[in-house]
Amino acid sequence: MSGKPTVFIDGEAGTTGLQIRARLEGRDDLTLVSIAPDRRKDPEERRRLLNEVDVAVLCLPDAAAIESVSLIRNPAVKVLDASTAHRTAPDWVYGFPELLPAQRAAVAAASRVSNPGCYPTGFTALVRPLVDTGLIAADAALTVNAVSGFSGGGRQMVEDYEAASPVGREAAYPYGDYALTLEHKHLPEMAVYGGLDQSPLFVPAVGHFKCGMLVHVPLTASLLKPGTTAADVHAVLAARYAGEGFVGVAPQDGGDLLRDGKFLDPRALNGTNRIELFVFGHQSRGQILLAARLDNLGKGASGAAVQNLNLMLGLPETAGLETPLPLTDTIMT
Ligand SMILES: NC(=O)C1=CN([C@@H]2O[C@H](COP(=O)(O)OP(=O)(O)OC[C@H]3O[C@@H](n4cnc5c(N)ncnc54)[C@H](OP(=O)(O)O)[C@@H]3O)[C@@H](O)[C@H]2O)C=CC1
Ligand SMILES: CC(=O)N[C@@H](CCC(=O)OP(=O)(O)O)C(=O)O
Repeated sequence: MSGKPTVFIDGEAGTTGLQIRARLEGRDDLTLVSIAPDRRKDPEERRRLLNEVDVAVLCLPDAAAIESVSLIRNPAVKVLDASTAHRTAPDWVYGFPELLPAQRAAVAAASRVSNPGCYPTGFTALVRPLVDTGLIAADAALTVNAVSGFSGGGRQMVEDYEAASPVGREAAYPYGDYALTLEHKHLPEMAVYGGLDQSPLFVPAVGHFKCGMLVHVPLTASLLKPGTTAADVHAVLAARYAGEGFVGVAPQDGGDLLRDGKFLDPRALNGTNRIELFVFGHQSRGQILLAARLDNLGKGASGAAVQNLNLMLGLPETAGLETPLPLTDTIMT
């Protein structure tokens, strides 16, 4: 690579693409290559740009992401795909540098990196260290309950929710569960990178706020190695993520990270690339609740993409991520 590395975001006008752009604009260690707005779906123009940059970042629906990869003929082009299309493909590296001890180096060396899903980021961060240390068995039948801001549904859902006024939005779109067929596109990566033999039972929900996410994994005693306490679980997570700038393990039972000492606010990390992990417990019943908090468009999408891009380009991992994006109403409400 000579000179500044070049980056093209295919899908830069979408929800995830726009935020990656916002995080890269103004950086002087790389050059962003843009497509003319009226040609953004023109395969020939996309082919030209996809083949001339150092890294192509795909922020597209799955089918379009697969098409983009097929358009790339230049073997020097690296690809970072934010879609679900390649997350469990064997020849792609999963872009969660903190998840496993060797993952950061694998991302840095890869030419094909898949950016993790927002819900799986929370789930795997909580569960994988516990499976690796034997506190949860690989064949455990886990449950995940989660809530996302409506930006998780992409441009269409954002437009639907924002057509209602902030006051009317809550009435038009009350909090609601979905994926009630118990199928969801994130199940394969949850199982594979959670280190599990089977998919968890996953019940996601959408709130009437734009960004922010909570992912909950309740653990009854039967799901844990006998005698495991909340303190044991907390110690494993704290040890695994010690020294990680973007992954924080909250004090046991939440400490002052709970609003008013009792509420876990899904929006608290909005605009950042951080994820916080929580362990709550009831000792005599042996019950534990794991929770992860992140910005679904931050560590759940565009923040993680910028972190992976930095690694793929050999740039400082935190570049462009040191300060939160401004908390305008487009991010918070
Ligand atoms: N939103 C989130 O929280 C997260 C999203 N992702 C993933 O990122 C990807 C993008 O999602 P998101 O940003 O939310 O989706 P959006 O719908 O907001 O954006 C997708 C963009 O791709 C454009 N597009 C669609 N088809 C083509 C095509 N054939 N060629 C060029 N551009 C095309 C769309 O244009 P138009 O709108 O005009 O059709 C739109 O601008 C998805 O795969 C999603 O799974 C990943 C993590 C989290
Ligand atoms: C609220 C909502 O609809 N969320 C989306 C997930 C967000 C997303 O697009 O997921 P990826 O991270 O895999 O791209 C969904 O459940 O399908």
